Amino acid sequence: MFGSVRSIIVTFVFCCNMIWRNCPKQLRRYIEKLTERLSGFKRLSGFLNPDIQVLIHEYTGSHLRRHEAYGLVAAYLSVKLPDAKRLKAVMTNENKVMLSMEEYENTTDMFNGVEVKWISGKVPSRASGASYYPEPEQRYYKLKFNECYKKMMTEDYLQHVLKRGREIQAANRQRRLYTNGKSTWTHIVFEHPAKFATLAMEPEKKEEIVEDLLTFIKSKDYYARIGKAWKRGYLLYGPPGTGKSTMIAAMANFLSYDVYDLELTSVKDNTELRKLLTNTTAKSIIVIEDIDCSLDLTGQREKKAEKPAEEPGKVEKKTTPRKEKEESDSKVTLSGLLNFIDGLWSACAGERLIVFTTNHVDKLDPALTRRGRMDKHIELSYCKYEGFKVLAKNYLELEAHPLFQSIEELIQEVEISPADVAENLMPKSAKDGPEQSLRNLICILEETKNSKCREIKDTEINHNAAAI
Ligand SMILES: Nc1ncnc2c1ncn2[C@@H]1O[C@H](COP(=O)(O)OP(=O)(O)OP(=O)(O)O)[C@@H](O)[C@H]1O
Ligand SMILES: [Mg+2]
Repeated sequence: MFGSVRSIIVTFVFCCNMIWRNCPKQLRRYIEKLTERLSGFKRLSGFLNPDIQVLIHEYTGSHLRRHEAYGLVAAYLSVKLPDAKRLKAVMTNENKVMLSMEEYENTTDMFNGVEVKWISGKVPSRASGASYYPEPEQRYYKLKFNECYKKMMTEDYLQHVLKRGREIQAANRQRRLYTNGKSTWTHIVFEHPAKFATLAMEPEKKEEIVEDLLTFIKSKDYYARIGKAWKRGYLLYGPPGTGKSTMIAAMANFLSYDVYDLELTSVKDNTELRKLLTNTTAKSIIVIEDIDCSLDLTGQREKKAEKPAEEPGKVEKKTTPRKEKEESDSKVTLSGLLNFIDGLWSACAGERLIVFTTNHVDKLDPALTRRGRMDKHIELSYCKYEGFKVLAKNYLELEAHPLFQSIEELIQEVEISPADVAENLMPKSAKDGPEQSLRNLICILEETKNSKCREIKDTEINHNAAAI
């Protein structure tokens, strides 16, 4: 008799389950909502619709590679811990604190009106059959949801978690400055304070660049649709000390990208160049500074004697040590570099910027500067009044001063780089106030103007003498 009662119950449950599975989704949701109100019925609903569990382990495979999804889930949950009582806190970049759940703690999340549960857990360390070393303990996150939402949760919700987790991770992550050593990258923490707001240049030009960057980062689908790799090339050119390197730092800070400072003179050949470039991560800026000086990319080394003599009267910065570098054995060629930028890079997922800088744009090979290769050419030029005002605000916290007028008149007549303006605005002694700094600048501007006048007069005299 007991056996027949049991088989009736089993048949009943089986039939209920079949009916439940085959009834329309809308009706199921309606019943679900109803069941939430009636907690007793909820149990029955749970009985009919068992929970599904998805485990996301910290490591994958036999080589114990860290599973990216685990980190992304941790980042996602760090801002979704309404129910968890036992939390762990770790320091991230910029003194932020990231929270996570302690082991065997749980929390809930809502997606499209459906509640899911996240539980953190740990598989203890255990002896491994094949290996001498025991398998280390393995943490995991367990996602639990009702079976009827399986499709929505495994497809839409998990995608949403990974995407949001990646965004949170990017915001918390310390950015890195990579430099190339012996065919590999080494990195340090990138903490340059440059911002677009503190960059001295015409406001319209600055806005245009910011707009361009914003359009680029939002254009993933567009690039995919037109079949182009998601990358953008910038060529920054202008005299020394006009802010090319500072702008790269401002770009990296604005986009929260890593910076790869590629020193071409230390790259042995095209193969090594490819290896280095394929080893860059998404969301990065690859920088090749002073491309005209570091290498003659047509295959022959640039001769120092070919460098144009500095124009007298110009306030120019001394050449950087990079430009004074001894010749190296590098066999990187222009075609090697361009082939990579145009071709292979398409295979590397994620967005990348490549930035070239030069002091002499006219000396570059046309193959490098033609439109379509370097998408945007940005000229950084001598400091004008608008630029001076930005620097005065940064360095002296001054937005207006009676001496500004003289500076406005003088700065129109001379060629002075923002670096030199900035240098003169810095207080020279502890007693110097902002006014003294402005006077220092006026002095330099007048000196530069006078030497330029003398120079023009001398050339006129020489010209007249030659004519006579
Ligand atoms: N446009 C600018 N706005 C704000 N600061 C600037 C600007 N240009 C230069 N500076 C200041 O001058 C210093 C040198 O500038 P930077 O190294 O960016 O010049 P550069 O154009 O890269 O020069 P080079 O051609 O010699 O590499 C920076 O540290 C910064 O403080
Ligand atoms: Mg520079």
